[in-house]
Amino acid sequence: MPEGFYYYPDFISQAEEQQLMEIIQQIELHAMVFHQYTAKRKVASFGYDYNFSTRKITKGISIPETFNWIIDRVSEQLMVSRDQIAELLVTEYPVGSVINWHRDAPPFESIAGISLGIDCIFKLRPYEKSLQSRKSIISLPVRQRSLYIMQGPARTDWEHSTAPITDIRYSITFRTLKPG
Ligand SMILES: O=C(O)CCC(=O)C(=O)O
Ligand SMILES: [Fe+2]
Repeated sequence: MPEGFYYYPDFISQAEEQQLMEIIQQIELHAMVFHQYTAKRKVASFGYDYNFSTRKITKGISIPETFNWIIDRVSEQLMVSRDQIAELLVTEYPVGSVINWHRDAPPFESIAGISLGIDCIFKLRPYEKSLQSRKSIISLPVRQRSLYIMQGPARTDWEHSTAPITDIRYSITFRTLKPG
């Protein structure tokens, strides 16, 4: 496992997973649009939002208070105060969809992700092209109700992606901001 990657199976209970799914049902998700292309996944971003065109973050819609309890739990695990969770991103992955290889946007520091609905294969590989090979890919199952954290090298020296899924999956991504 890359340094700075942490994984916690059963981070939330089944009842809490259900509760989060119900909160998500109340939220309006929209297609993720990049420069020229629309991804299959749908998202809703709260708090600070990264704009891929301007490469800057802006303060968007406040994080709904219904997420307070889970923010408390995640911030405790990250050992930060709850108001350091600058962004909460809800993502819906339809059957067969993925997130392609990427590193999260530069203004963010720590990344934490909760998986809902179905297990998925999370993949990591070195960011540096010369270090990439078939053998350098690490594939790990991230179970529904689990939490993963990416900090330090796992965040900066590695990129990540997810494998196609056989049923709808939701993830909630929590991000802190780099100082300054
Ligand atoms: O679905 C996931 O857990 C991965 C999400 C992700 O990598 C991202 O939104 O940057
Ligand atoms: Fe990511």
